[in-house]
Amino acid sequence: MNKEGVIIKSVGKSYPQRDGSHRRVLHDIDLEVAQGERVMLVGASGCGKSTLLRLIAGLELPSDGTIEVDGIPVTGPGVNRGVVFQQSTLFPWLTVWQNVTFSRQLRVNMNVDDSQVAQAVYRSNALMNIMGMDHVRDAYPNQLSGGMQQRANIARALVSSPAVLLMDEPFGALDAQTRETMHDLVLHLFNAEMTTVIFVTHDVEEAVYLGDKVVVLGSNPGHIDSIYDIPFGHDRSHEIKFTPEFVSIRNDILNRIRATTGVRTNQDALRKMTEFR
Ligand SMILES: Nc1ncnc2c1ncn2[C@@H]1O[C@H](COP(=O)(O)OP(=O)(O)OP(=O)(O)O)[C@@H](O)[C@H]1O
Repeated sequence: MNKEGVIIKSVGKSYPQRDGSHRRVLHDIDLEVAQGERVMLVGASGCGKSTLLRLIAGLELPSDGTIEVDGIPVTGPGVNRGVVFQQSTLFPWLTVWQNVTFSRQLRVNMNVDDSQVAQAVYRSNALMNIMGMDHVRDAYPNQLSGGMQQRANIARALVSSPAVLLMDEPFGALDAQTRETMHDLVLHLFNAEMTTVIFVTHDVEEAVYLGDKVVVLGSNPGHIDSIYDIPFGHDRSHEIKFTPEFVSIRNDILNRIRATTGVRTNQDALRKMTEFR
């Protein structure tokens, strides 16, 4: 039987450099994400978080190792993976409703079946409703706030019931207040849908608040440094952020990230620089 969830085995990624050499960006990544689990990827800037997410999305292929989603090897993008980026990817010439139903519409067009059409419409309506988007259904993306655009991106990614939702700093460009609203909204949504989520963020508080697990990636090349289990269950509210347990896990993770980035000073370069001060 196919194992459900995402299985990443011995994955590495190298990019060619101008001088013909290859630079290793990810090395020997082993990670299993169970069905319904929410895994947050954190780590220093440039450690390879987005690269790993792109590999799972199938937007790029690994140089080594394999990735499977529900037992199916990832060989390119596919409908079993929904992706949400920091920048909105809505089509500006389509309304919110048309954007949300777009990918579903493509599939429905391929195998026309009345019950599928009805199901797609029902699911899209339910998603729009749960995400508080009924009133912007006929609006165009440029008429929406950043938070509302991200709601539409998330709804669009979820409408085809992907096996896993991949999110790359989806709230990174939003103000703090909107981000908090989005946190509660996605928690509600993930609970309702039992969504499997892999989520890249710089914000450790966001990672601890939304995740079941927080994976810290180390750098040069990117590798799994440590994994933290988050013991708060799925029914969370902002008050937990003030509990000693939350603060302690957040600080442990922040310290761990700092430890992976220890600033290595080139003493020679420093001396030369200060000579000409
Ligand atoms: N297409 C590419 N070609 C060459 N190098 C790349 C390519 N994509 C990413 N890299 C390099 O791989 C490394 C990891 O990049 P990546 O964007 O995955 O890191 P990140 O942890 O997501 O960074 P940030 O937190 O700043 O977004 C970086 O050094 C980046 O320059």
